[in-house]
Amino acid sequence: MDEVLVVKDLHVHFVLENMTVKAVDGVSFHVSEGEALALIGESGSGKSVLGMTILRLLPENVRVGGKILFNGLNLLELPEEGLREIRGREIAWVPQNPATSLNPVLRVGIQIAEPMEVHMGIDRKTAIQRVVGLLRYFDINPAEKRVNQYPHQYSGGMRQRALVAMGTSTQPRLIIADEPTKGVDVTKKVRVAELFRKIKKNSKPSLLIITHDLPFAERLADRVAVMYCGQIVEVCDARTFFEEPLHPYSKALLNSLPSRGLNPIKGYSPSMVNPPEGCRFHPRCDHATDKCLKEPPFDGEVRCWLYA
Ligand SMILES: Nc1ncnc2c1ncn2[C@@H]1O[C@H](COP(=O)(O)OP(=O)(O)OP(=O)(O)O)[C@@H](O)[C@H]1O
Ligand code: NI
Repeated sequence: MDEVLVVKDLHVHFVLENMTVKAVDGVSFHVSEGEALALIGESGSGKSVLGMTILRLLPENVRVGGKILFNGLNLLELPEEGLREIRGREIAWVPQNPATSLNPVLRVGIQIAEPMEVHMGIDRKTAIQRVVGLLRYFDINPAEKRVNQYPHQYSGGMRQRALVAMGTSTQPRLIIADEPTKGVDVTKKVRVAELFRKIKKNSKPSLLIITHDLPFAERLADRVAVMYCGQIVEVCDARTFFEEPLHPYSKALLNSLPSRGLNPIKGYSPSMVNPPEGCRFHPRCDHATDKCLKEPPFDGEVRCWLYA
């Protein structure tokens, strides 16, 4: 299968006055055509920063190293103008927070229509007609009425779906969604997953889904990449991950699920300024040996000395 997105040895460091936050520290992975990859891991592990780096949505004080190839094109070397073309048209970003990502004083229909007008050269009237179809597709009904309403007239779930509609209206080849189930109540989460499955089935984009919602990842993902302290510690197909993950951190993450006993992971998330020596997970790992304390494990499918 063709690899739509290839990330190679990516480093994203925030340089602050007296310290450097190594938010992403040597990450490599790929997403194939039509595939959904879930990027999971605890809060603060660097998932959003990784996603934002792909679209260069980061502040000035950032240092980025490595490569991000989109259909072979290194996005990190692309001039801003070229990137603007790709952003919104070929790569969509579905942001984390519907409350702040929709403009409260603009009708939702116009906001969803805009990327189609800007990137596809479609006129306003035609775009709005398409939006009505999209609203129906995303179950925002009655669509003819909803298209003229403002965000505050939508329920939370509808706003969430409107954001997905906005991000995907131009039929992008890659969709990066940051925590699409955040703040969505349990019953509606299933619906968000169904929505993404529908998009996946119909327009076959590649999906990079950033989430710490493991049941959501299980419903949607073909493969899973587990992030810990700025690094990917395990990449495998979704079924393997949910049935027999290898990395001790992956196992601990699964065991912390309510459906699997709600066992919290012992200890704390490590510092990204001074990460632990050796394996970054060793202070919390029951299997840590002397070697794990001193030498970082290789960056392979499983970043762990148990499987070296
Ligand atoms: N602009 C910034 N300047 C300095 N540090 C930052 C900046 N943005 C993010 N960070 C740091 O980068 C680290 C990774 O943050 P990130 O938001 O990617 O985590 P995450 O895995 O997405 O967490 P969550 O699941 O809570 O969204 C955090 O330690 C955060 O404090
Ligand atoms: Ni995040």
